[in-house]
Amino acid sequence: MKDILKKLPKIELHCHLDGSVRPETMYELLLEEGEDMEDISLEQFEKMAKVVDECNSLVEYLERFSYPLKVMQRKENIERITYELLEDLSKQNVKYVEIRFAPFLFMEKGLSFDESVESVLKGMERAKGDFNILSNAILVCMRHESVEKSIELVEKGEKFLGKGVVAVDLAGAEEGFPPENHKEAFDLAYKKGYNITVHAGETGRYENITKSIELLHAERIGHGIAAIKSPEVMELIKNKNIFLEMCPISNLQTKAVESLDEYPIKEFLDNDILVTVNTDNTTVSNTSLDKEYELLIDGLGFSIEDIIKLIKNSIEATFLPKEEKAHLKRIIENELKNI
Ligand SMILES: O=c1[nH]cnc2c1ncn2[C@@H]1O[C@H](CO)[C@@H](O)[C@H]1O
Ligand SMILES: [Zn+2]
Repeated sequence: MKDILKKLPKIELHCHLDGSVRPETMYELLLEEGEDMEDISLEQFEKMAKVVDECNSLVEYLERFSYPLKVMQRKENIERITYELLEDLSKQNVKYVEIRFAPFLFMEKGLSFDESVESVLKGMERAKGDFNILSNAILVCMRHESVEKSIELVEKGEKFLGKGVVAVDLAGAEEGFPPENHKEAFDLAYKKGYNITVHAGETGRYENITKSIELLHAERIGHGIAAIKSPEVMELIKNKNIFLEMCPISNLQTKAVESLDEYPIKEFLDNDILVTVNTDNTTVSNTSLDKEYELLIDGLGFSIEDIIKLIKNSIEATFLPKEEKAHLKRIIENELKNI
């Protein structure tokens, strides 16, 4: 079974760049930055950078991002981190990935908005040549920031639209920061032709899913697990053909669900909801698409056919233009024939 999983052609749609930095690269770059790491071995550091044991909430989970962000303030580091992530994904036969990041988080030591976006795009371009992996970027607005900041992101990001950037997202701690706070920015993004995905219903609030669809124009929802609590929200997701970007291991770590038995993925699929499965953060969550699929197979009784169905949903859910989506579909279907 593991061998088949390895061989499957895959698509990753929900992957944060800052949560997916190789630990050894982070360690090396932290030393370069003059961070006091003297008493910390690489092995110990890995445990600090990943969620390995105790994590009680999304807020605790998000604390892990302070390490990568320390080293993502230089152009060359951002490009390298992007390139390395794509190298790692290509080894798992990921054919296409949408990588998300919040440009403002890379601008604490003087980088401009353009420099931070361009560094990611450069890493993506180089990886495409070297590893034959396709990718696009999603720009992330942070919920705790002001709507003005989100508007600035939408305006400044516009020149990259269709040139490596395909969409905007809203992420960060959900509690206390409702989606409507950012409505003006997402109205603008919609008008400018961005695709839109929003983290919602990750920590219990199903009304945030409705608001993200109706007020923020979301076509995809990050996580969305709280939908299970409301038949109306399930109906809305289904009727509007909204794709869910589910991330099982992350959801267990943030205690979005108490145990795998409570994970509503089967119910969603049985209700014809368009589910995709993703990693969220390969390093912070210490995961990979193979591990996510394995969990569904071992823990929830999924078959390889079920996994292939998820991958096919991911093809449809990509924010690729029509022709490129058709091209990706051909690549995936060709490989599936030989499995
Ligand atoms: O699962 C998640 N839910 C909400 N926010 C997240 C999650 N994973 C990462 N980030 C947030 O998104 C920022 C940009 O990539 C990260 O810095 C982190 O704060
Ligand atoms: Zn996320």
